[in-house]
Amino acid sequence: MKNKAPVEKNETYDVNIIDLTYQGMGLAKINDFSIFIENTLPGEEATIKVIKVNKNFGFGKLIKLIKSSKYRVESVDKDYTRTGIAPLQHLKYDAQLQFKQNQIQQLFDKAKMGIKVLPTIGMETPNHYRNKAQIPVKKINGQLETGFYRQHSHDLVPIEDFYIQDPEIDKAIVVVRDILRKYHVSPYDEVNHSGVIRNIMVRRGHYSHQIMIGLITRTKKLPMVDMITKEISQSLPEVKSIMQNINLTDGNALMGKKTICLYGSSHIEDNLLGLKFYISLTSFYQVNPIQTEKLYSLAVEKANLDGTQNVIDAYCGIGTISLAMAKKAKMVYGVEIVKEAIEDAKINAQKNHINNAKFVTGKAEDQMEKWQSQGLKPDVIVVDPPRKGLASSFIDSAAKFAPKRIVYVSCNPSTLVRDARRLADYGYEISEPVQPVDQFPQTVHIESVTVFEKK
Ligand SMILES: C[S@@+](CC[C@H](N)C(=O)[O-])C[C@H]1O[C@@H](n2cnc3c(N)ncnc32)[C@H](O)[C@@H]1O
Repeated sequence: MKNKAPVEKNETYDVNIIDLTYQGMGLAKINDFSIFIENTLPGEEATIKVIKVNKNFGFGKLIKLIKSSKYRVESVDKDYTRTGIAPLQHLKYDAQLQFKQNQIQQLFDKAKMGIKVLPTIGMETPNHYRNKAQIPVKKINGQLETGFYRQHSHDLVPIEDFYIQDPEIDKAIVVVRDILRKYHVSPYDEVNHSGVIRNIMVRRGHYSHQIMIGLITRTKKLPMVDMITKEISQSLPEVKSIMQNINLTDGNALMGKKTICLYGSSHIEDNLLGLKFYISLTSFYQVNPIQTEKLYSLAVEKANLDGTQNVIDAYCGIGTISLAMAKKAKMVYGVEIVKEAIEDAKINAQKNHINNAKFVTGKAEDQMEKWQSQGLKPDVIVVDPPRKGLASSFIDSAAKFAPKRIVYVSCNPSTLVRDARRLADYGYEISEPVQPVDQFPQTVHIESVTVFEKK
């Protein structure tokens, strides 16, 4: 017989919050039934209203705090951003760092792997850090608006200060928004698949201050394109590049396949760890430049290079980690799935006069087999995969190479732990404590560096 949930929609309860989930929601139990509530913290007592009931758990909405946590930030004036781009904004920064360390520790403990996780390396000023914005555009009250989508929805909340982005990026978005309004460019309507402009992307070099504007359109043509690009470049002197990406699809994919340069160069430049990087619109580039330098320095240190080793940098993007390692390696081999990123990586090697790095476009899991058949013998493999982690075929090939070390830069602790277990099957053990680095303050995202050695 189907068990009935002990709560019903629209009921109110006074509850104790006992935990904070990896998604940043407070957890309360009512007769052993889990209820997840946004904007609540462990140790708090709250009056909540049940808003959704599933078979095994439900969701509640905070009505009133009866007792507040000492870790709650009371004086945040932009509470609305918490519902979209800064979901941990109500938690003190020190507690955010602890939360991230605990998340990884708990996952390793659950897997009974006996691994220690170190305190998270944080930022001195944990806001206004993002060097890139991808801003949805929508018509609201007859007007083109820019803002953020409220969590788990496509409700656009208009906003000008995004709190976690470089303030110069925020200013650029407002300028571009006003120019698009002036020339009556219609915002994309996802229901009818009509309108022109879907998203505005802005990237700004942390050191170079060069700005790239990306206009993502549903249509091949952007009306009044010459007037628009002229006005953007005149209003924003830091703009070195205006790109149009055409996304004809009616799905949620952010970018389409075709990108056109409308103004200036098709790249901007920035620096990391004293190296120059060329960055194109569609290439991955870490969003928190201050923390990225700490992260990459750590990855280089953990690779333990003395100039005699061959290194594979899988999932290499525009070659940032590869080139940082090349200074201390015999040879670095990078592989990446995005063709434009590999083109950037090759230019980046030249720009930095680095001759001991080779880059190839492809799936990391496929390229590993090709390198094997070519007789490559890596001493160290560095991996920095997307959130889904390593393909199991990648792990099989990596183990066949039998490198001394694998340095794993992870943006998702769940897949890190899964992959650590698979690597353990091949005799790779985590040889030192896992080091989290906070790349994404005010959010629940967690980055870390882990070293595996062959026993
Ligand atoms: C987290 S990013 C890391 C990039 C780079 N290491 C950096 O820090 O800038 C992951 C990269 O993996 C690439 N990627 C995703 N799936 C891949 C695959 N199967 N094979 C190779 N690269 C892949 C993405 O395009 C992205 O550039």
